[in-house]
Amino acid sequence: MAGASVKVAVRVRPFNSRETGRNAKCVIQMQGNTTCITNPKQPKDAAKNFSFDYSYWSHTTAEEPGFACQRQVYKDIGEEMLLHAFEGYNVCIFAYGQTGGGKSYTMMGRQEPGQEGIIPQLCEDLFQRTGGNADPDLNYSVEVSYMEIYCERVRDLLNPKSSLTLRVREHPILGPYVEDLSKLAVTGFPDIRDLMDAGNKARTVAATNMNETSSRSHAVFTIVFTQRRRDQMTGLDTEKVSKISLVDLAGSERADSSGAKGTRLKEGANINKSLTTLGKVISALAEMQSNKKRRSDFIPYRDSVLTWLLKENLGGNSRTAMIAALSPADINYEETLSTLRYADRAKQIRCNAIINEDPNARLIRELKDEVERLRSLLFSQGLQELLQNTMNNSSPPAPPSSLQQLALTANGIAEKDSSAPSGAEAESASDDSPNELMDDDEEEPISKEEAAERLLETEKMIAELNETWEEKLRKTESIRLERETILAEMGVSIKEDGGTLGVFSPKGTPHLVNLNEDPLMSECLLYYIKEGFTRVGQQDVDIKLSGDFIKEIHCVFVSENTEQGAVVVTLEPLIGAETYVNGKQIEDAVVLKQVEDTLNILF
Ligand SMILES: Nc1ncnc2c1ncn2[C@@H]1O[C@H](COP(=O)(O)OP(=O)(O)OP(=O)(O)O)[C@@H](O)[C@H]1O
Repeated sequence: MAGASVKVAVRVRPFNSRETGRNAKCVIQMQGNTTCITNPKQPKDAAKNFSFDYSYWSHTTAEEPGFACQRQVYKDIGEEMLLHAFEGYNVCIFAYGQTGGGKSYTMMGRQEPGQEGIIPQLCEDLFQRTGGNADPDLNYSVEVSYMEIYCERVRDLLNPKSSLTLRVREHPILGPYVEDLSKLAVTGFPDIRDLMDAGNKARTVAATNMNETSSRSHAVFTIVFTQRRRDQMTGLDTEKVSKISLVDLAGSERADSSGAKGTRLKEGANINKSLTTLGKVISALAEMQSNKKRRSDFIPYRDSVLTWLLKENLGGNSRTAMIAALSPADINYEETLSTLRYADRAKQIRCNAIINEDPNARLIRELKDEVERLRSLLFSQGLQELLQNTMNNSSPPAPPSSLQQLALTANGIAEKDSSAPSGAEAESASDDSPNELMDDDEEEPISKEEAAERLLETEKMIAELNETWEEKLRKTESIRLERETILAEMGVSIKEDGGTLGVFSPKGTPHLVNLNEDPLMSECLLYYIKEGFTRVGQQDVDIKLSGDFIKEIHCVFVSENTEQGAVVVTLEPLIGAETYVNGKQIEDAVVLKQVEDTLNILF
């Protein structure tokens, strides 16, 4: 299936209670695959029409004719992509749209029956299909990673030990990748569901620690699905490997429309760096289709971490679908129109997907060649003493300190650029170095530090590729145990009620956590807090427990109330509005701190 277009769907959600409360008008209509938007300020003007592969009407209730439920969206898009994965193609589904548009609902959904999003449904379907395998010569394996890109930095959501930012690098053979991102082996749907939950919780905890909401980060859930077939005649294995990338993008609203100031504006700019670049990449790819002369090296993939990592999924070796999540409300008209235009451009992108047959065998071969090449490069420069301990490249490397030292120097150079995705650019940055080595196969000379670093990196990759399934499972289990220990040490537990994630501290440190994913759209900001007296505004409030040792504090408007033991602290919405605490207007960015301080007084 060469040159297939990106599948594009749009989906409109129901009004949220705030919109209902404000008598919002619906500006979206759908007929068949066509989506139509009316300008609420000029209702007499002709409505704008857009046609997509799918236009999903999820604005009303399931009983209404034409309503698109979670299952329907999965059946049309998720299942098709899963079948492509079985064929051996890389696949990608990404959700785009403004905060509160319904991206997470579409991708992850809720845990109630019938409310699960594409990701859990696809995972369940994957294991249902592989579970039915009766062919003794056919073997499936599934590995999962889950990362978050926040302000151009990558965080591993499955490995609690790697709290630091991971480096985005480029390998000459593998292309862009995230160094040390854990890839965990899973054997059934419950395993993958647990990892999904753990990752979502890590996302909430991390966002919380930064007084942030996860709507500001991009979440990338990746499944590496391998099908191995043994040929009885020859005793040889053949493999098909598919990478399934499921991406929940950060809210697409522009910084100015969210009224962000100060730190938040800066963060917004960084988040938007990935989104803006995604927009530029999509536009450039669309233009490349209409103007065949344009060269693909013109596409600015390298300008952001997101586009660099999703390079293959955007116009490369992948079957890709995009779902644009739309708000129905008149107040969001401008954002919704811009989302529709974005989606409209994405329709023009074509991807040249190929079946990934035996990529691992080929990769190992190519990586071993690369190791040989780098070794002879270093050898030719009289650096053989560095290489003495790295002769066996099929086992994890035990490098001599001098080689590691040299590599670390290169690392240090690259580290400065670690937030920039352009690993190759970073690697060629030391062209003038007196240490540079001339490499016959390379256009650019590389320094001995870089050669040493690349050698270690390549050997690590070979070791990973050679890991047995049992070794992978052991590693996964030890990371799971670490995850549990670390969470327990932090005193953070997770409460799930009807799919809402909560974080609370059983150890008793004052703990206030913003759990709300959607500061722009929803009714309130939700906090959890311990039992006891607290001062809210001018008033001491006794928080009583009802069986549990946490209570919810809803921050809604500027006044104070007590409702059956729960406290309603009153604040204007955090973003895009003036905020008052104790009658004093304060900047958005310090609101949480102020509230926290106020509430901490008696804890
Ligand atoms: N199709 C739908 N049906 C019912 N509820 C929906 C639908 N889409 C979204 N919602 C609800 O609307 C709210 C906002 O949706 P969601 O959190 O998915 O938005 P989002 O685009 O992911 O926002 P963010 O950028 O903050 O992640 C949630 O409460 C969600 O459950």
